Amino acid sequence: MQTEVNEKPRYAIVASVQLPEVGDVEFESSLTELAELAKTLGFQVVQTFIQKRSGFDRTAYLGVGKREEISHFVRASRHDDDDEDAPHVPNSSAVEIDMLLVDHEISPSQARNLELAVGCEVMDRTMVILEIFHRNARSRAARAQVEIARLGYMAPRLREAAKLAGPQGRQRSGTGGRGAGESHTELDRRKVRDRIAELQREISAMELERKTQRARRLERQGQGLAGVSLVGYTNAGKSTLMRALTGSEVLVANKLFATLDTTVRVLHPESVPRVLVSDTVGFIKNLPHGLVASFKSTLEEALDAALLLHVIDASDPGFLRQLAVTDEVLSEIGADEVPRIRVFNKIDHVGSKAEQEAWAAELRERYPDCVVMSARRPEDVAQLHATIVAFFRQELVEETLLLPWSAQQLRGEIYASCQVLEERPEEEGSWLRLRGEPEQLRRLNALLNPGSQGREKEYWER
Ligand SMILES: Nc1nc2c(ncn2[C@@H]2O[C@H](COP(=O)(O)OP(=O)(O)OP(=O)(O)O)[C@@H](O)[C@H]2O)c(=O)[nH]1
Ligand SMILES: [Mg+2]
Repeated sequence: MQTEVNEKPRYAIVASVQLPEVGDVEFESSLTELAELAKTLGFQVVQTFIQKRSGFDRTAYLGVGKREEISHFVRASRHDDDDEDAPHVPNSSAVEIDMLLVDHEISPSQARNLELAVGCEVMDRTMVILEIFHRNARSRAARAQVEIARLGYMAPRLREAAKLAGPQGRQRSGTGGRGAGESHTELDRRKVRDRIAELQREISAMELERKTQRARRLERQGQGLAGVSLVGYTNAGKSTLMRALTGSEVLVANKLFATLDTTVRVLHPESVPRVLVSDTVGFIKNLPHGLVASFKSTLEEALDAALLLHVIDASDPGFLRQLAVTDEVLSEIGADEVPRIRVFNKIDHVGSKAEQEAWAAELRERYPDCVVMSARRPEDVAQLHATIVAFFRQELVEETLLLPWSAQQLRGEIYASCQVLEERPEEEGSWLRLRGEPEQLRRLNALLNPGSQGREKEYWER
C-alpha cells in the first residue's frame, strides 16, 4: 500500500473549460470540488484558469492562448532565469507549480499535448479520482477493483506515451532499450490484459466468498432483508451516521472517499426485528466509468437493503447537484425500486439557529418525507433510529404460533427476529403471539410444521 512519503506540500493549478450549457453555479461548484479532491491528494491549488469555449480544443483541451498563459505562469513559478521569455507574473514566485489539474476527462493525446504546451504534468478529473480511490482502498476486493479501473484508464495513455516517444524518444517514456516502440507497446498491452484478467478472476472468487458469507449471515439473522443502506455523495456524513446509529467505530474523515468498502453493523440500541445498517462508498459527479462498473459489487449491499437512507449534506451549496448525481447512480445500478428516505444532514453547519430553522422548513416543504438532522445531535440520531425502526415495523404482521417443547432451539431466533407479544406455556409447548415480518413468520411456520399440515395435526394429536 502506498504510504505518504512526500509530506511536503505540492502546488497545483487548475484549468477548466466552461461550455455554453454549463451555468456559473454548477461550474464553480465543480471547480471547488476539484480543489477539494486535489487537497485529498496533498495538493494545494494556487491558481485557477478558466476559459469559455463552445467545445474542448481537439488537440489540447484548452485554446492556444490559454495554454500559453499557463505555460508562462508555470515557468515564472520556477524562477527560470535562463528563460528570457519568462514573464513576471504577480504572486507566482511564492511556490513552484508541478501539476496542472483539468476539471474534465480528456483524451490521452490531449493530455500529452497539454503537458508539452504548459511544461508541467497534467492530471484530469478521472485520474485524480482514481488516484484517491487507489490510496484509500483497504480491502483486497476494493484494491483489485481500483487496480482494474486504473489499468483500463492507463492502458491507452501508455500507448500514447510510447507512440509519441517513438524509437528515438524511448528514454522519455522510461522504457529503456527493449526492442522497437511498437512491440514494446504490444507487450504492455498484453501485460495489461493479462493482469486485468487475473484481477477479474480474483474478484470473482472473492465475490463468491462474499455471497456465501452474506447468505450465511442472512440465514443466521433469520430475518430476510431487514437491512438499511446509507448511500450518498462523498463527504455527506454516511460513516458518521453509521457510527451514531450502530455505536461502532468506522472511519470518519473530512476527506473525499474516506470509505471505499461496505461495512455492515447492527442497529443499536437493538430493535425487533434486528436491523442491519451498511455504510457504502460515496458517489461523485462523473465517477470514472471503470469505477462505476467495478464498484457495483460493493454497492450490491445497497441493493439488498429493504430501505435506503440517502444522506445529503444540507450545508453544501452544491447539494442539489450532489443529490441528482446520487439519484442517477442509484438508478444506474438498478436501485430505483428500493424505498428511499432522504436524510438532509449537517443542518447544524448552516449558519445561525434561525437560518438553520428556515432552511430545514424549506427542505421539508420541498421534500415532504425527508429527515432534516445533524449527525452531531444525539436527539436527531435517536429520531432517525426511530424512523428506521418504524419503517420496518409497518410491514409487520401478527400471528400466533405453537413452539413445541421439542423445538426449543428456535426460541433464540424467534426472540431475535420477532416481537413476542405474549407467551403462554401449555402442555405441548408454548403458545406465542408474535409480531414479525410476513416472510419470517412464514419461515417459522414452515420450520415448526415441516412439509405439511398433517405434521401440525400430529402435534395436536400427540
Ligand atoms: N457539522 C457537521 N459535520 C458533520 C456531520 N456529519 C458528518 N460531519 C463531518 O463531515 C465529514 C465527512 O463525514 P463522513 O461520515 O466521513 O462522510 P461520508 O459520507 O462517510 O464520506 P465518504 O466516506 O467520503 O463517502 C467529517 O468531517 C464529519 O465529522 C454533521 O451532522 N454536522
Ligand atoms: Mg464514509
